[in-house]
Amino acid sequence: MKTLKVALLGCGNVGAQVARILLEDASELAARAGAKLELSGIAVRNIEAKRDVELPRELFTTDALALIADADVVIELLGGMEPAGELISAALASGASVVTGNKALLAVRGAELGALAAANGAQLRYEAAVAGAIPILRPITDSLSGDRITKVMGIVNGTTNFILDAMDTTGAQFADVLAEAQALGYAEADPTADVEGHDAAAKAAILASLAFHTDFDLADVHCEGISSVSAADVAAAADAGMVIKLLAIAERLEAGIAVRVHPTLLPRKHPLASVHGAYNAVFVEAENAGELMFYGAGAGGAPTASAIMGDTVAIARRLVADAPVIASGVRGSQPALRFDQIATSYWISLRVADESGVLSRIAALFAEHGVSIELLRQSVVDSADGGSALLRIVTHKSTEAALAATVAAVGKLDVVKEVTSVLRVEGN
Ligand SMILES: NC(=O)C1=CN([C@@H]2O[C@H](COP(=O)(O)OP(=O)(O)OC[C@H]3O[C@@H](n4cnc5c(N)ncnc54)[C@H](O)[C@@H]3O)[C@@H](O)[C@H]2O)C=CC1
Ligand SMILES: N[C@@H](CC=O)C(=O)O
Ligand code: NA
Repeated sequence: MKTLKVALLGCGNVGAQVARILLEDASELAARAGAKLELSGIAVRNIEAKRDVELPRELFTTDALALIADADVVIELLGGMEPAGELISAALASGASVVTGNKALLAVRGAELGALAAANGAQLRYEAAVAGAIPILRPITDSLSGDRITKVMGIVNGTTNFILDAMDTTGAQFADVLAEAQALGYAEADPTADVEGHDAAAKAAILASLAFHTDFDLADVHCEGISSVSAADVAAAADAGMVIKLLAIAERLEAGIAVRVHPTLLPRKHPLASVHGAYNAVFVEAENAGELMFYGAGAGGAPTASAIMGDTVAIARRLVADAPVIASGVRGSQPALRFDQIATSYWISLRVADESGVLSRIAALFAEHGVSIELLRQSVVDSADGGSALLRIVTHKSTEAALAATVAAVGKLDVVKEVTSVLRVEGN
């Protein structure tokens, strides 16, 4: 199997997670990519700095250019305009492919770097740059390439959503919440980029460029941040059944494409209103597909690293002739569980005789089968039926096998008139 040398530039929140995944999941990644992805080195400013992940010291170097010269794939996670721009250019010019999450750079120099990649037969991929872990750029460029997109609208900045959400739900102060977002690794090195909307504007420019097949840059985006949103605004919105979200909107109007970022009032019933914390969500409207919504973690080290790794594997697949066409593995490489091995939580409704001792007999049968009860409620007494009680039981997680045996045993009790329903519960 071919080996591809992967050079990592930067070992901060995202870079450290990318290094961890490359080392921990090496064999799985090789199987998916059709090539070994060898982490050839990590360019940092200070080799001795303390990092989130323990990594072999010999991987670190301060010579980014030397690392790039020897690489097939370069992952840029330094952030900022320079030296990121210069290093990405050097990589592409040498024919190496590049993965980056650097929306600030791409929103200004994306077209130029894309052209440089094309001229050198290199790939430039940047799924992580917009909405972190959420696959949004590839759906727009690949899955929807046979449709005509009319509007893209979303929450694309985790830090500001985290702040606005905390102000809305807990009445927290702006400054305290910002510090928390920084500590959690969501904020940019200079959080002004988040708070003033510049980060969302960069993402809006990238989204608009891909959705509307035209190069838009930061200067084309009207941008207002959330620094002027007060606690009183948030409270007044809540009073009116609304919530304030920082939205990035790119839409096709009769005269052209409008791209904007600003705090926006949304009715609470709108799906974007229920996007909490650092989560992101992007609505896409296309002429034939209609409305689509993409939701997930928009920021954070590991989620963003997921998108970086997806792009790295995609690059590798195109670089090696014998790459697997489909990402799935060999049948049998993972056990396929039988249904009775699955554990879930259940909701069981029973019609029982309304007499003393019934509940304890039923509860004892559940205990005997190792199915633990989370909630037991006697909801209605039906006197027309010779005195029936309707019982609703919600269980903790147990296996299908244990549940089936429990329900069968309970159904045989003389005091149980009917097992009226057994439903499985998710998301509780
Ligand atoms: N953190 C997140 O949630 C997300 C980040 N991104 C993007 O990913 C990139 C990296 O973000 P983070 O890891 O959060 O930033 P970070 O600030 O945690 O890490 C960047 C690292 O690069 C190092 N660095 C900067 N200049 C350098 C140089 N010249 N030579 C060597 N090392 C240098 C810094 O010391 C730092 O350790 C940025 O472009 C950011 O916009 C994208 C999506 C989400
Ligand atoms: N600072 C950004 C990180 C991801 O792009 C954010 O808060 O969304
Ligand atoms: Na993404």
